Amino acid sequence: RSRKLNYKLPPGPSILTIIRNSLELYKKPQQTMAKLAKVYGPIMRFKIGQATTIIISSTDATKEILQTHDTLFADRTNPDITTAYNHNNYSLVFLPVSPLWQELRKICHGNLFSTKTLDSSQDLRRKKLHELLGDIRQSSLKGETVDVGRAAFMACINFLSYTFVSEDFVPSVGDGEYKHIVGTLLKATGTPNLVDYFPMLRMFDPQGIRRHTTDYIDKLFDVLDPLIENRMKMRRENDYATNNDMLDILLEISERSSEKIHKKQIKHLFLDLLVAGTDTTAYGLERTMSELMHNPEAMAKAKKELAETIGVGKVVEESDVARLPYLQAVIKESLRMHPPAPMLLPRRAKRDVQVCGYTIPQGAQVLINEWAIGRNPQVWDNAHVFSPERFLHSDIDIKGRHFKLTPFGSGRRICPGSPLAIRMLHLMLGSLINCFHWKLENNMDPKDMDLDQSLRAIPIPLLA
Ligand code: HEM
Repeated sequence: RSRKLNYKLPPGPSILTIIRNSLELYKKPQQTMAKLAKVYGPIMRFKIGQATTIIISSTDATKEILQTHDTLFADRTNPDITTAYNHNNYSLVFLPVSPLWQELRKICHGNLFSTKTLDSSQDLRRKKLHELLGDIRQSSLKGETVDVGRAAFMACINFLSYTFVSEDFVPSVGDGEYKHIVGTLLKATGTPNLVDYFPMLRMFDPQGIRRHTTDYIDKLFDVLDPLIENRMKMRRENDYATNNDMLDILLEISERSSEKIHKKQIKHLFLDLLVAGTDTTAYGLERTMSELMHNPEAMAKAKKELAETIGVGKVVEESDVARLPYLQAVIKESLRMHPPAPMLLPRRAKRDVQVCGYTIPQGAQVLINEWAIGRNPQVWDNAHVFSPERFLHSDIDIKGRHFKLTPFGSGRRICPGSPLAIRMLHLMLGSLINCFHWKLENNMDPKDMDLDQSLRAIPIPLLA
C-alpha cells in the first residue's frame, strides 16, 4: 500500500492542454502555471518530449525542496544555451555541485559579497548613484519623461560594473548596445528551446539560440578581456594601489593560488554576475516605483520616513538603511508581489525524491512558482493588496528562511548577490523618492496604471 503511495507521480496537464495554453504559457508563464495549478494542484507535472518539469506552488513543498531535500535538488538543469562558449563548464549559475562550484560560492560569500567588501566598495556605488540622480535632475529641468525601467537598468549596469571593475562598461560598448547584449542573453536564457525538449535536434540548433548567444557572449568578452589583461599588467607594477573592487579581489586570490580561480573563470564569473544581477535588480526597482505611484498612501509614508530620518532632498547612504524600516517593508512587499525571478532558477532532482506524498522523478526539472505563492490568498491576507505594513511587525525576511517569501531562493543555491542587490534597491529607491516628486506621463491617474507595463514618469526635484 505504502509502496503504491510512494510511486504516485504528480498530476499534470495533458500535452493537448499544454498546446492549447502554449501562447499564454510563453507570454505569462508564472500566471498561466498558477491558473493551471488551481486545476492540477500545487505540485504539477509537465511532460514535453524527453523533459519532465515539476512546477511547485505550495510553501510546504517549497520547504521540502529547498530545505529538507536541499542536497538532492542542489543541481540545476543545464539548458542547451549554457553550452555556448563552454559556459556550462565554468558557470557559477549552472555548474552542478562540484569543487569548482564550491570554490566560486566560497569566493562570493567570503570575499565578493561579504559585508566587509561591500562596505569598502560603497564609495563606488555612491558615485554612480549621484550620476543617476544627476541624469534625472537634467530630465526634470527639461520637464522630460523618464523611462524608469531603462534608467534603472542603466544604473544597475553601472553599479555592478563599478563594483566589479571600477569602470563603466557602457562607454566601451555603447549605451544602447550593452542593454541589447544583456537583454538578448537574458531573453535567450528565458526562451523555450526545442533542443531542451528534443535533444536529438541539438546539432541543428533550429531556433539559432546557441548561435546568437555565442555571438553576444563574444561581444561581452571583447570588453572584459582587455580590462582583465590591463589590470593584471598594472598589478605587476610596484606602485600599484588597489581599487577595492571585485577584480582586484579575484586577481589577488588567483595570484595566491591559481588553481582556485584563473583569468578565464573570472570572465565567466563576471558574465554570470552581470546577467543574473542587472535585469533582476532593475525590474525590482521599476516595479517598486510603480507600486508606490499606484499607492499614494504608501508613497507618502515612505517619503515621510525619509524626510524625518535623513532630511528631504538628501541622497540615501547605505548606512541609513537600517533606520528606514518602512522603506525595507516596501521592498519586501514589492518582491512578494513582483518577484524578479518569478519561477526562481531551475533545480534538478538527483534521484527519485518524495515530496509531500508525490515522487519527483530523477532528472526532473523543478521550478518553484514564487509569483503564485506570493499571490496566494491562503498564504497571505489580502494577497492582492500592496501593503508594506504587513512586514512592519513581522519577523519574515528574504534570507531564504521563510518559505512563503523566497525571492532570492534558499539553501545551498540561494542567490549569492542578494546582499548587493538589497543595497542597490534601497539606495536607488530611497534616493529617487526622497530627491524627486514623481507624476505619471500625460497626467495619467495612478489608479489607471497597468502595473505590468513599463513605468514612464516625470520627476520634479525636491530641494534639500
Ligand atoms: C533583486 C535582485 C535579484 C533577485 C530577485 C535574484 C534572485 C535569484 C534567484 C531566485 C536565484 C536562484 C536561487 C535558488 O536556486 O535557490 C539566484 C541565483 C543567483 N543570483 Fe541572484 N538575484 C538578484 C540579484 C543578483 C545579483 C545583484 C547578483 C550578482 C551580482 C546575482 C547573482 C546570482 C548568481 C551568481 C546566482 C546563481 C547561484 C548558484 O547557482 O549557485 N543575483 N538569484
